[in-house]
Amino acid sequence: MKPPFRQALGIIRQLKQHGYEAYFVGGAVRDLLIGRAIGDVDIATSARPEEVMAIFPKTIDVGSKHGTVVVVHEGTAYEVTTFRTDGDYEDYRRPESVTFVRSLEEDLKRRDFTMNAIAMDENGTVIDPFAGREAIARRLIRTVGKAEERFREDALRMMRAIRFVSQLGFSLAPETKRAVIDNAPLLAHISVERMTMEMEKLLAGPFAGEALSLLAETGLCAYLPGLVGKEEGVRRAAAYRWGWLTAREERWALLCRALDITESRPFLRAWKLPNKVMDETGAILSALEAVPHSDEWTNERLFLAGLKRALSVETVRAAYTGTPPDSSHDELRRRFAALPIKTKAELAVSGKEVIQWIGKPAGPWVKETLYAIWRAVVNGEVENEKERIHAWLTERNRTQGNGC
Ligand SMILES: Nc1ccn([C@@H]2O[C@H](COP(=O)(O)OP(=O)(O)OP(=O)(O)O)[C@@H](O)[C@H]2O)c(=O)n1
Ligand SMILES: [Mg+2]
Repeated sequence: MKPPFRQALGIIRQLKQHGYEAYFVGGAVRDLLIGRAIGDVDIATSARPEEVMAIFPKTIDVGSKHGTVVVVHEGTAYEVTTFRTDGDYEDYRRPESVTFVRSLEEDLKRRDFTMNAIAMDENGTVIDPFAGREAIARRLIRTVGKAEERFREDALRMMRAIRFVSQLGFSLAPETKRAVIDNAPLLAHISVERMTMEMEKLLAGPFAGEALSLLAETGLCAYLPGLVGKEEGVRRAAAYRWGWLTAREERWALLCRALDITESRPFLRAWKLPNKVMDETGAILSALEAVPHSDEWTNERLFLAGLKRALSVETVRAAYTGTPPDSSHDELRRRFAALPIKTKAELAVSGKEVIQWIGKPAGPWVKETLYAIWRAVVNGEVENEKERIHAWLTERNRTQGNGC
C-alpha cells in the first residue's frame, strides 16, 4: 500500500479487530486513483464516535456530534468519521444533525461526487458503488444520484464542482452542469468563509481559466461576493495566466485587475479575507499602478516595495499581459542587489542624530529629512556613511535655505 495510506493502516486494523468496518474514503482515494499527490487520508467506520474514542489512546473530539473524531496515530492526525447520512437540509447548508448508519454504501450515497464516493479497504480493494472510477477515467465530475438533491443538501457543492475542474482539469457531466445553472441561487445560503476557501483553491488550480469561465457560464458568479454583474470581467480573467502566480495576494490582485476594481478594500472585505492579505493585495495593486511598465521601476519605488512585492507586481503584470515574467524578474533582482541599502533600518543615521545636527526640536521635519536622506542614498547621490550624510545635509540646507 502507498505511503500515506500505509501509515494509517494501523487505525483501520484496530477498528476491524474490535469488530467494526473501516475504510479509506474521500479525496485521498480519489487522488490515488487519479495519480495525483495525496492529501489528508480520511477514514470512515461503522464505529460510533464514542466507540472510536474508547479504542484509541489519543483522540480529539473535533465534532463527534457530526460523527468525526481525530485519531492521532504515530504522530499524525486522521479524521475518523462514522458512517452517516445527513439529517435535514432545510437551509441548503450542511446539516446540524446527522444520522449514524451501519453501512458503507449508505455513507457513500450521501457524498457529493462519484469520484469522491469511492472507498478502499485495508488490502487496497476498491469499493465503488457509484462508478466513480469510470467518471475518473472519463475525466468527469458527476454527482452521486440526482444533482439537484446533492446541491440542495449543500449548495457549496456547486463551487466544489468548479473548484475540482480547476484542480483536476475534468469537465462537469452535462446533468451536473445543468443542475449548477438551475440551482445557482442556492449559493446565497452559504457562508462567505466557505465560499472564500473554495475560491482560493479554484484560483490556485492548474485549470483556473476553465473554472472561471464556468463561474460566468453557470451564473454562480452572480452569487459570489463582489462578483454580481461582473461576468464580463470574470470571462476576461479566464484568459489570464493564473498558473504563473505563486501567492494568494497575487491571485486576489489579478482578480481585482480583471474586474477593473479600483478600490480593492471593499471587494476583499466582502470575501472576509485577513487584514494581512488585504494589505498586501492593495499594496501590489498600488505598485502596479505606480509602475505602469516593467521597465519603469525607479530605485525609490523598488526600495519602497521591497524585492518580494516588486516580483509579485511583475508576476501579476505577466499574468495579464501574457509575457513571461522571467526577464523582468531577473532585472528586478539585479537592480535590487545593486541598491546601496535594502531597508530603512540600514540607513547610517537615525532621527536622533538628525535632530542633534540641526539643533531644532523634534517635529514632522525629522521624518521628512530622513525621507530625503534615504532617497538620496538609494539614488546614489550620497554614500550611506554618517559623515558623508551629515555633509550632504548641511550642503542641502545651505542651498535650500530652509533651515532644517
Ligand atoms: N460539501 C461536501 C464536502 C465533502 N463531501 C465529502 O467529504 C469528503 C472529504 O471532504 P473534503 O476534504 O472537504 O474534500 P476532498 O474531496 O477530500 O477534497 P480535498 O482534496 O480538497 O480535501 C469528500 O471527498 C466528499 O466525499 C461531501 O460529500 N460534500
Ligand atoms: Mg480532503
